[in-house]
Amino acid sequence: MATQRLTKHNAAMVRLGVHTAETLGADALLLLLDGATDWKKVRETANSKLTLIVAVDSEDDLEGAAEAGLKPLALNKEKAPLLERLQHALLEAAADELIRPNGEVVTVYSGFQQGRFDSISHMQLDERMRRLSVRDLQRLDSSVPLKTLKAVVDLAVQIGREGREGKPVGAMFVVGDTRRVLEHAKDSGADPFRGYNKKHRNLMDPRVSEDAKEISQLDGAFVVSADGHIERSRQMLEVAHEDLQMSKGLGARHWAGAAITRKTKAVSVVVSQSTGTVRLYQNGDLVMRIEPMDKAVKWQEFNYDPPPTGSE
Ligand SMILES: Nc1ncnc2c1ncn2[C@@H]1O[C@H](COP(=O)(O)OP(=O)(O)OP(=O)(O)O)[C@@H](O)[C@H]1O
Repeated sequence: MATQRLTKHNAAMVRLGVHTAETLGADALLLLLDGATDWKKVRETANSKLTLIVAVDSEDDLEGAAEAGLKPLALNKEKAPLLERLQHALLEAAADELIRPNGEVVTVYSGFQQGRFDSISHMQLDERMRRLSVRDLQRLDSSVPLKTLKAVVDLAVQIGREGREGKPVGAMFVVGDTRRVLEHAKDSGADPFRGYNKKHRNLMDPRVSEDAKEISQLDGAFVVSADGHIERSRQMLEVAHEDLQMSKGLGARHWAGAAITRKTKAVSVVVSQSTGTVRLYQNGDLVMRIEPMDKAVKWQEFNYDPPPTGSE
């Protein structure tokens, strides 16, 4: 388990962060840490009514944080560059409604040296940012558990935002009512997930979702069970869709994604390759649309190079 000590220096940076957030009227203070720490001591050090969000890479490192009155966030982004971790933390915080989509947040983090807070940023989230909230998903009233839907939508949003190897990538996930969905599906090529143990097909596992991102470059849809397992990948759906109302400009992937939800009780989550937009369909209708997130947070003013290491 990784740790980050709450040294005198780190504690002073936390207090500075609190002071900055209170002075500027920010929604919350976000601490981006490199591991677990003494969560109770963090709360005492901050000594403030502010919402205190603590973000680390692994769920295990967050033990005791909620009990200490902090808002824990697991990023599952080990080894990702700092900016990506920061951005992800903000998006997750907005998704959990800890900060408003157009809110302000002060972040304290280690920009230069692991384990040592050295940077404080005051960030304003763009009002165009519209992150899926759990309430949005609850409105869908689907037989698919919320936890699964959230995992699939998170993955879809990441695919739409990140693409693969510098290129935009599209994808489709058909979630729930697997048996009936498979009646309308055919392999479009060798399925890399076929034959894998169930444990290695669970989309809640970050390693599995990384594999899914790779496979999304190939043709076809993922068929996902209601409990979040990839049952098949690379599936071409064969469904008639004459009576569907669709926006102009959407092609075969979106048509098929919508049509399968008319024939079955599944929810489909479709990422457009051309725009990165994620659409959710249910009963043949578009029920939710999520724009790519990276347009939402402004990072342009935030580019910097760390100082050179060495003694010169
Ligand atoms: N019936 C289908 N079942 C599963 N996947 C499909 C189906 N039809 C198309 N696709 C996938 O969608 C890809 C893109 O198709 P197309 O460009 O027509 O879709 P689109 O809806 O315009 O989506 P995008 O915005 O991503 O381009 C195909 O290469 C294929 O991988």
